[in-house]
Amino acid sequence: MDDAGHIPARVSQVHRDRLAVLTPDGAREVALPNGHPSGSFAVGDWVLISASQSVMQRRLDRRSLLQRRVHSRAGSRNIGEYRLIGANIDTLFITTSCNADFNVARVERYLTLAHDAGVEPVILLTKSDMADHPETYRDQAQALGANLAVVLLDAHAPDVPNRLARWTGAGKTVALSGSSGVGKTTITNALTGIAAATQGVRDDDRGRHTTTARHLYALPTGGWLIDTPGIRGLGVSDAASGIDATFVEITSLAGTCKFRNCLHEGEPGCAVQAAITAGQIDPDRLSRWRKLTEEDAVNTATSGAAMGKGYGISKRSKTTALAKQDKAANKHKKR
Ligand SMILES: Nc1nc2c(ncn2[C@@H]2O[C@H](COP(=O)(O)OP(=O)(O)OP(=O)(O)O)[C@@H](O)[C@H]2O)c(=O)[nH]1
Ligand SMILES: [Zn+2]
Repeated sequence: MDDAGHIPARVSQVHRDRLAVLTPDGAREVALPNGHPSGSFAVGDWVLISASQSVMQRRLDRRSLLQRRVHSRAGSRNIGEYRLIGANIDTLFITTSCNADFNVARVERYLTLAHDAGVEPVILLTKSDMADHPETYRDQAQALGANLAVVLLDAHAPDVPNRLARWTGAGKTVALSGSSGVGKTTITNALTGIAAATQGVRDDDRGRHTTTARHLYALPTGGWLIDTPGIRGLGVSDAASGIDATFVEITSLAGTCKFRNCLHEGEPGCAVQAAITAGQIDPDRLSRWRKLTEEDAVNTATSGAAMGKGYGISKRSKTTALAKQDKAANKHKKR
């Protein structure tokens, strides 16, 4: 296609029939040509728009895509469809606070989501100023990965932009995730320098500001921020590689168990159980790994390959294509 005269723009909000985009000249709204459902676009997508700046021409290839599966029941069938969280993201800020919101199993689900999409996870622990012993939260988070970045924050403190500068530099995109009330809006305000109450935020029944829509902001640093509404019930599906990366101390050992299909449940020669006995692996991590792995297997089976995970980038179709190539190559050899 001839892209001459078209202007790159970044999707800041997805509406039912149009996209809000940011261009070098400022914010615009562009129409979608027929045959482009808005559900196939994610906040953070790069698109080309017409020189008149009123119509979307085409979406550029994605570097990464964060998505989650939402379940609904249709009769006896468990239907899963993918919700796009954001595209072209470098870092996922997993936000939780130093209080009852903190839950390692939930953090592990977010880690799986990030690893599965090839996005670097960073754990932000807010409300450090309200906790008697914030370090205990940091230590529990750090135990989830030696190389994992964990940041203790008072989201109201003036040093927030500096503390997060490593991930918000020019050209970098971060997505902010976490439950409702953990401080996402407060962090967004700190990073953008604007009160987000004016955009993408409304008051809920109790008069609190609640993030209602995904929104992309251009930061004064030259980076980008995607704010996501609180996600409830983050299910995993087709995320085996994300789980492997999240529980690397377990999955890296699995290959050394005596039996290839070892379930690490007490089989002889199990390297994982040996590491637990030696105090090198936390048995709770093994239980949570097992739970996520089982859930992933069930959901992956019910979703089937055709449900369309990876709109735009499909791991599965890539793998299938490679497998087919291999088969073809082997056939060729035999002849
Ligand atoms: N003391 C303290 N209060 C905080 C901190 N972070 C957030 N808060 C307060 O916690 C409440 C919720 O913060 P928000 O930033 O609105 O949370 P949110 O994650 O955007 O919530 P949703 O919009 O519902 O998704 C507000 O009253 C904030 O002022 C923090 O680090 N320390
Ligand atoms: Zn084993």
